[in-house]
Amino acid sequence: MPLNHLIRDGDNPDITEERQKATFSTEELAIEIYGEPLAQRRREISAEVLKRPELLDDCPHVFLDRTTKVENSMKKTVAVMEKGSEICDFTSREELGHLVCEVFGDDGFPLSIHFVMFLPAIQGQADDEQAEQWIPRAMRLEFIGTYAQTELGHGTNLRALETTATYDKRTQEFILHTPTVSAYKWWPGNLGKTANYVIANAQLYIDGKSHGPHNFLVQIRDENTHQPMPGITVGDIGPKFGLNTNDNGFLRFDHVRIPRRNMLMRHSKVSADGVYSPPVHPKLSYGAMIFVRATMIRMLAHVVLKAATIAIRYSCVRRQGEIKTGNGEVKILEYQTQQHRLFTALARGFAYRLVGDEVKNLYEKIAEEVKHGNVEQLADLHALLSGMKSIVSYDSGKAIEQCRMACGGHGYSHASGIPEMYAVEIAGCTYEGENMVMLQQQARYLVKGIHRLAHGEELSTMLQYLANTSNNKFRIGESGVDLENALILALEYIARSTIERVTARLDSLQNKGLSAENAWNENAVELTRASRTHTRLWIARCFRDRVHRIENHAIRSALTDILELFLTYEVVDMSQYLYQGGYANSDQVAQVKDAMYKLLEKIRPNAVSYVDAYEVSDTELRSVLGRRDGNVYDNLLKWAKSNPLNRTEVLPAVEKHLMPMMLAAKSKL
Ligand SMILES: CCCCCCCCCC/C=C\CCCCCCCCCC(=O)SCCNC(=O)CCNC(=O)[C@H](O)C(C)(C)COP(=O)(O)OP(=O)(O)OC[C@H]1O[C@@H](n2cnc3c(N)ncnc32)[C@H](O)[C@@H]1OP(=O)(O)O
Ligand SMILES: Cc1cc2nc3c(=O)[nH]c(=O)nc-3n(C[C@H](O)[C@H](O)[C@H](O)COP(=O)(O)OP(=O)(O)OC[C@H]3O[C@@H](n4cnc5c(N)ncnc54)[C@H](O)[C@@H]3O)c2cc1C
Repeated sequence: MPLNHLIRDGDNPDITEERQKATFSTEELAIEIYGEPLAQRRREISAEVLKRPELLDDCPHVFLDRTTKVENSMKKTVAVMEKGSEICDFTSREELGHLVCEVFGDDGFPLSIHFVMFLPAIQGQADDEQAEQWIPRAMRLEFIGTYAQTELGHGTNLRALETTATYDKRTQEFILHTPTVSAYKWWPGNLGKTANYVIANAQLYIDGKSHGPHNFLVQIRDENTHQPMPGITVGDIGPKFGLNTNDNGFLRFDHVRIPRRNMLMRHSKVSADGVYSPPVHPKLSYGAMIFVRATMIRMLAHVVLKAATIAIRYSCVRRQGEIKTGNGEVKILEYQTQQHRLFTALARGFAYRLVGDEVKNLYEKIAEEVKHGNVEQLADLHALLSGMKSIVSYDSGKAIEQCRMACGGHGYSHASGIPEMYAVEIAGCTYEGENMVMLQQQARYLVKGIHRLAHGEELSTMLQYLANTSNNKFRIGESGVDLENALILALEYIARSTIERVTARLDSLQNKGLSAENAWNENAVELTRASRTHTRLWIARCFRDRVHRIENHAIRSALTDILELFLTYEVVDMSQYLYQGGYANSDQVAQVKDAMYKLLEKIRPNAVSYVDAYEVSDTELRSVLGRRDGNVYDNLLKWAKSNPLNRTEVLPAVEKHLMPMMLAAKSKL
């Protein structure tokens, strides 16, 4: 009885052979990842989608122009909303999220910002009466909302946003206004053509005094005609690197009046007579960003695991070159370089996915406390998420790009599905806070940690390793120290020494008279490095703890291989830091590399089963190379033939332009 539940007739024998080698049950690993009963529900949802043509694409969407893509996604949205409750439980974010992934892939769900930012912003920042007024209507989709914060001139520096919301005591209204071109709202997803309401982030003015950015609910399109409301100019910002089914938009307010109660008032309030009550924490109006930063980790991991699924399956059906002359062409996955590229991507995907669950749980716990006015842990959460969104978006992007290159020429084709995945994923380096900026947000917290330690103050759990100065020698290979522990301690050393070094430099420059701001900017690159090392340590520890909690022995053992590969790769990648301060020597680093290469060999027989267990359906994958059945070549040919350019043998454009040129050239002979 094969352990891999995906073995079926008609599959490419090269991929069936892979599935027969599995040392664990893919079904049990799927349950470990998704939990019961979600693992089963996901399969049922995938099977139901296949039975409903209105939820499926008529042709690969990369062949479509932008207007048709947008129309298709809107049509499918209606089908999901009308029939989706027959397929999945709409109250389950996981089930609905899975249905959305099946139907839309990565590129464009017209309600994504409605669900991912608009609703969470109301849930976290509206008072009870406002929530009662807005949430049921938004959930029923009587209107569609988005989150309009970024402006043409400013996205990062929120304190400099120019849109104003001026309170008029006489009418008890706010007047929303866009004073300059650079104050146009720019980028919000689904703003261009879809949304009728926005949560607009604007500088609050009362009696000429500014109180900083606050959030306001503003209607921008009529609920019946969808025409822009008076005073509103709105449109789509044009094609982008990716996410082209999404209508990211621009928006201008021309003295638009909204009722006083349209300011979100759970945390900050303005009374009818214009008295302002500040929030318990000045950054509570940034809550929707915190939510997305927490949620996006799993979304980004999902894209890495999809790319790894494609590249690993393809590498088992693609044969090219011989390892031993005369023994025949091998599957390209036999090459160590291929394994190194792909299994490290796989390991990052699993690490980020499982750690993403922990981040989500931590977020939910702290968000609940914040909702009740307890902001004690907000700084810890903000620092952690700032680092996590940066590391996971960037390192996932690198992993996806490796998966694409590992597919050779076919990886560059949209038939692989990977170019679009990369384009969507890599946007995560920019949205929700540009990575360099967010790494520096976390660095502030780390530097403060070193200062607190110097003053004998208590450190948060996340930073306690900074006090472990006795960890000053690499313990790999020592008796009583297993590989995992030695590697985690090495990562602790890397993070601690990097943070200590940059803090010492900052302090010394300031002691020499440099201003704090200038000293900071002179160390900004090193500060981002410190932040990276800290976050990579946090991920490693959290991944290890998650794997250690697994009760099923075979699954724990399978994920231990992935964990150890992840740890060895991280240590090798940052090994230059180990030499500083004499923590390790080159022989010890070579030992880590050897361990890593052994792990590649160990993982090799299970490679297809790991990605099978992540269970992304062919519908969602939208990849000819990554097909579950491994029948790649016939389907590549079919895919190319279905390309609209091949509808006619001779293109009208060739007849019109090239043929006359060639005929004219001949007539000159
Ligand atoms: C039923 C539901 C079904 C759902 C199904 C849905 C399925 C969906 C599938 C969808 C598929 C695909 C979707 C694709 C999704 C794409 C989503 C894209 C969304 C993108 C949205 C956006 O980008 S919104 C805009 C985001 N903008 C930013 O992030 C701006 C970045 N800038 C900032 O955050 C800040 O300005 C700053 C942090 C950089 C600086 O702020 P500021 O100048 O105000 O502060 P200081 O630097 O002076 O810091 C002062 C102190 O404040 C601390 N601080 C800062 N921010 C915070 C915070 N947020 N929380 C807590 N504390 C904070 C800072 O640390 C300083 O502290 P001290 O050092 O102690 O002084
Ligand atoms: C796909 C996508 C979807 C988006 N969706 C939304 C949305 O729904 N709603 C919304 O409101 N916004 C949205 N945005 C906007 C997004 O949040 C911003 O683009 C992002 O926050 C970066 O801000 P910026 O564009 O102003 O970049 P800039 O701040 O101009 O960054 C440019 C460069 O300057 C550097 N830089 C800037 N400030 C500093 C600093 N203090 N220190 C060091 N370096 C600095 C950056 O590191 C970067 O290298 C979206 C963007 C994208 C790409």
